[in-house]
Amino acid sequence: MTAPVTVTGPTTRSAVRAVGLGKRYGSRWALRDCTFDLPAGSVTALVGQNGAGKSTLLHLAVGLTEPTAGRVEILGSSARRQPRDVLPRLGFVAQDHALEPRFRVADMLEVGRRLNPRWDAALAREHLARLGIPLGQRVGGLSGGQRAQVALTMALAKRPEILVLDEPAAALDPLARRELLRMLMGAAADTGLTVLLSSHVISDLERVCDHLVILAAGEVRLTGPTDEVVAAHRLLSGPRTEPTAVARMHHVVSENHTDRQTTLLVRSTRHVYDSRWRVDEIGLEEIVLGYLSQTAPGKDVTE
Ligand SMILES: Nc1ncnc2c1ncn2[C@@H]1O[C@H](COP(=O)(O)OP(=O)(O)OP(=O)(O)O)[C@@H](O)[C@H]1O
Repeated sequence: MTAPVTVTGPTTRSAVRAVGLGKRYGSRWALRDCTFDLPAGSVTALVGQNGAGKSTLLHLAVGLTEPTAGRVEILGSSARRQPRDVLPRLGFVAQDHALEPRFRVADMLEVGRRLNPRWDAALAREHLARLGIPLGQRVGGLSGGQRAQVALTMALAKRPEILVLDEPAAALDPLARRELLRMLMGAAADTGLTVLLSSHVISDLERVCDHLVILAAGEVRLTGPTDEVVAAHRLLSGPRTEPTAVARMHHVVSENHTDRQTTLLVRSTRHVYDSRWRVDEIGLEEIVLGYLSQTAPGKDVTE
């Protein structure tokens, strides 16, 4: 097995820590040897293709499933072994939102109030009023995006210290998505809320997330603060060639070839002495796509 790349180590109090975490279904590993550390107050994007293991990782983190190997802690405790320490401080929104369709929105809020000692009823009502979601409406009669908003509102009204969201933006229109991401960013800045969210919409994440975990085929391929990830990568463009010479000096993450040109995503900021190569900085979205398109994962560990 290959080692994932950690662009930097943890610097502050840990909010989510996974060590050698793995989950096997039958003979197949959905997630394997997953190790990372996310600081409190960070907003982390968990990205990966369909089936990469994102939901599996989030379900392990919030204690919905038992790991086959390793461990994961939220705010220093296991959600599975010490639920009383973790669950009151944790908000989780699953991909399917898990709302009761026969209940009215107001009934859902009442359930939230009874289950959560720190429930913020005013926040929930204001948030839903701003979105134009009527409290008297049955959940089953709401659109997919509105149901997602109700589920998010309930998670926020718990006043959690950490919010774990599985594809929160998937059902939302572009405006609602932007509003949601702004709100999460604001909450992280104002209250120190830690957010861990999975998403396919990488372009949105660049503006919002300060940490990144890239999963591919059940393994962590890259993890670290987004600014350090961006600073550690370059795009090299040059004549059509096999990148053997460049690869000796620069870690090649992914390569693309046309008839005349070769383009390399490299994890390196070293000088390129061969003047035929042009060196450009590269944005987070292109870096993520480079890792996701890798046929074989990177081999070094950059501390
Ligand atoms: N309960 C289960 N039983 C068997 N296999 C499972 C189970 N849950 C997930 N898997 C398998 O584990 C792998 C990872 O699934 P997971 O749902 O974590 O991926 P994902 O990255 O969240 O995908 P998506 O983006 O499509 O939601 C997949 O191959 C999936 O088929």
